Amino acid sequence: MASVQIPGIGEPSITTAEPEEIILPVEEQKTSYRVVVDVDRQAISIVSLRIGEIIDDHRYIEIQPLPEDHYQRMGVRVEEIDYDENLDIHCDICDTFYRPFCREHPLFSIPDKNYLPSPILTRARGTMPPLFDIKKSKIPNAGLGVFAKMLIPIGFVFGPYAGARRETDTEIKVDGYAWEINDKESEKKIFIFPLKSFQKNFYVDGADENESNWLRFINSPRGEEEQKFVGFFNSTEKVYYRVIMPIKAKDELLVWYGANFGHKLLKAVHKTSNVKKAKNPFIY
Ligand SMILES: C[S@@+](CC[C@H](N)C(=O)[O-])C[C@H]1O[C@@H](n2cnc3c(N)ncnc32)[C@H](O)[C@@H]1O
Repeated sequence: MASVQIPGIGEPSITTAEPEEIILPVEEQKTSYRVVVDVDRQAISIVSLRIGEIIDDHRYIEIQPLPEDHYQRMGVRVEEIDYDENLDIHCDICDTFYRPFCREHPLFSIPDKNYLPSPILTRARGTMPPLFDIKKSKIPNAGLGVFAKMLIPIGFVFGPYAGARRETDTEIKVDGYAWEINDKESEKKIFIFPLKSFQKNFYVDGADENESNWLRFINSPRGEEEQKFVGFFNSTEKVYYRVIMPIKAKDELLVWYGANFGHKLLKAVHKTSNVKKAKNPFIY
C-alpha cells in the first residue's frame, strides 16, 4: 500500500512540526514500529516491537512498517493548560492532547481511487475507494449515501473534498454540496499548521459529479449517536473527513457538515440540532 500515507509523514502540509529531540535509551533504539489496525480498539495504532518480538496478529492487522525517524516526528503530549487549538489535537482514544498528533493513534490517509475518465462512471463515483458502496441512504428523503463494506477504524482520513472553486456563495447553484473555507472569527477552530491566515473565503463546490469526488455523496447525521465522521481543514485549505468512532460494515458514513450548514439542515429537515460539541480542534 505504498500510496497510503500518514498525514504529517507523507504530507508535511498537515503536520510540519520540528521533531522534539528525543534521546532514546540504548535498549529502545532496538525497537521497530508498525502501523496497524488495532482490532480490539477498532482504531489505527502504532505498535513498537523489540528485536525478535513478533506482532500479535490476533489483535493487530499490520498495514506497513514505520521508519524510526518517522516515528520520532510524531506528536508529544501537551497538558490541557498548554493546549493551543491551532497546534494540537485531542486524541479521543487517550483523552489527551498532543502536538501535533497522538504518537499511538495517528491519522492515516486513504487516497481516492485513481479515476480514468469514462462515459459511464462519473468522477465522483469513480474515485470511491473499494471499501465503500453508494446506495440509497437510510435517512428518509436524503437521496444517495455511502456505506462501509468493512470496518472503518478510528483514524482513517479521506479526502480532500473535491469540487469547483467558487469565490462567492451566489455562484453555488445547489445547496448542500459546498464547503466554505475561511478564517472568520466564528470559524476559529480550524487546524492551521504552520500558523497562517487564509487570503480570503472561498467555496469548494461538489455539486457536479464530474468535478467532485466520492465524498460529495456522504450525508449528514441526524444526532450525536450517528456522528462518527467529521470534516476538518488543514493548512492546505482543503477539507478532509476523519473517522472519530469506528464505522461497522454496512453502516452508512455520515459526516457532520459543520456548525452552520449542519445545524441548519438538522433544524429544517429533522427539527432537531442534537449534535455534540467536541473538544477536538478539527471539529468545529
Ligand atoms: C453532500 S450531499 C449528500 C449526497 C446526497 N444525498 C445525494 O444523493 O447526492 C448533501 C445533501 O444530501 C441531503 N442530506 C444530507 N444529509 C441529510 C440528512 N441528514 N437529512 C436529509 N437530507 C440530507 C441534503 O439534500 C443535502 O443538501
